Amino acid sequence: MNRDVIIACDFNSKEDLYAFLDRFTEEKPFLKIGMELFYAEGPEIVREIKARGHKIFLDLKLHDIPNTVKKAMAVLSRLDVDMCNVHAGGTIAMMEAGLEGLTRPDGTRPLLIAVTQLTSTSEERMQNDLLIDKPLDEVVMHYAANAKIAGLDGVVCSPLEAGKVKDVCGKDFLTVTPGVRFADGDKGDQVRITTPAKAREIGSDYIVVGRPITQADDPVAAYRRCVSEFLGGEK
Ligand SMILES: O=C(O)c1cc(=O)[nH]c(=O)n1[C@@H]1O[C@H](COP(=O)(O)O)[C@@H](O)[C@H]1O
Repeated sequence: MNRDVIIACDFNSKEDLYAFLDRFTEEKPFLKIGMELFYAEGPEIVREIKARGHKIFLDLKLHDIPNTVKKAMAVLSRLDVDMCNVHAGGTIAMMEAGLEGLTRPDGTRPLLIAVTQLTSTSEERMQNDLLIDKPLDEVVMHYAANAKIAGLDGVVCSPLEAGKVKDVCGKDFLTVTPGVRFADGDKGDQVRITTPAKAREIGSDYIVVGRPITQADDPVAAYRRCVSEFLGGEK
């Protein structure tokens, strides 16, 4: 298992993306391509970034009927990405269908993980808006257990929940955790957050960090700060 920092490349054009990436002359960070960039530039952007030698988490958070998710995943499996995701809220059957679609004829596939509850969701909003009348932690653990039953490799959750997910699903079940902020940073729309150092302590495998790096005056320095807090001497 390789712990790492994944940069969320939430840009709306490839010009902005490349202006950002060109600053990294020494490192080849693991990158997350999400809806904004994918919808703006299409699958070609994934091929281009892969050709530059980056690992890619393609974050499209599929959530639909099982057949549609399966077919969409089959198309995404043609892209050489390292990780993809679905919403666990789509049910075990949907996650199983996604996994089936993602698996290539030769048996290989990217990692598949499931979003539990978004890190921007508070317990209060989950209970009042979504009418899920349970403690948020319990919902995250239940969704993680469902993802494991469906055969997925792990979940997206808050770093605050990573240790408990490991207790429930086993230490090899991946925890990919956005909702990361420096101690002196701005929370933005995130709710269930902690620092890279604390994420390391709790046991996240991957932290996903966007604005604290992409909006920093010196993004490379911010990335290095994340890496050093999260990985210590590991990288
Ligand atoms: O699946 C995700 O990546 C994701 C799940 C989640 O629960 N919360 C969450 O913030 N994300 C993504 O992680 C990134 C976090 O970005 P920042 O808040 O800018 O650090 C964004 O690209 C989100 O789309």
